[in-house]
Amino acid sequence: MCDREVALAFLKSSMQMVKRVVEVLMEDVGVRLEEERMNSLMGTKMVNMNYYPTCPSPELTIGVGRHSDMGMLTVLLQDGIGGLYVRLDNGDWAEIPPLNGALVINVGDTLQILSNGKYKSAEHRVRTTNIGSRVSVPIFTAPNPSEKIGPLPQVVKRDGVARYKELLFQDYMNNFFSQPHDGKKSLDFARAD
Ligand SMILES: O=C(O)CCC(=O)C(=O)O
Ligand SMILES: [Fe+2]
Repeated sequence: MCDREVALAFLKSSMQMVKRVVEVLMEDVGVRLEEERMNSLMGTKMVNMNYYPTCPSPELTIGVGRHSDMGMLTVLLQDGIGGLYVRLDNGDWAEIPPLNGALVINVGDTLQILSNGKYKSAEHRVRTTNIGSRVSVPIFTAPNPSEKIGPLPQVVKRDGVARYKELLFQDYMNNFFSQPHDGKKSLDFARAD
């Protein structure tokens, strides 16, 4: 296989896997999404290729500032260098060590909104290192821009409250990209008043 075929095969198998993971997560909150709705919720796919050069003084730089991803799930392939951290409930940062053959899966803001807060988007950041340059390849899955997102009715019924309002994903995305990363502040835009 040439590089292009390898990349396409990675994208295709990641999409199948991500869809299955979303199905399982939804089943766990008592929701079975129609095929069409599922495709609309995962209709935007984006692949980034991140390159972080070796840095002699990592403490003086920011690789990627703390943020959560805006979509449903992100599948991330990282090389062996390390530098990805996730924020724990107690506020500490834990490194996600590279494991040969493993992918990192991050919950995004949209899944937090749909699940009415049951699934929390992962706040994460990247620090550069002085041991070598690093490459990572995240695949982001997110709704179509014209898709309405909001807590799923079945979950709201069970929780007795909607913690987020309904909005167009396009508006969420515009707000997300309109300001610099600041942890999970992006979610404030969707919070119910
Ligand atoms: O490079 C990484 O490990 C993560 C990059 C990231 O968080 C992003 O592109 O959203
Ligand atoms: Fe990210």
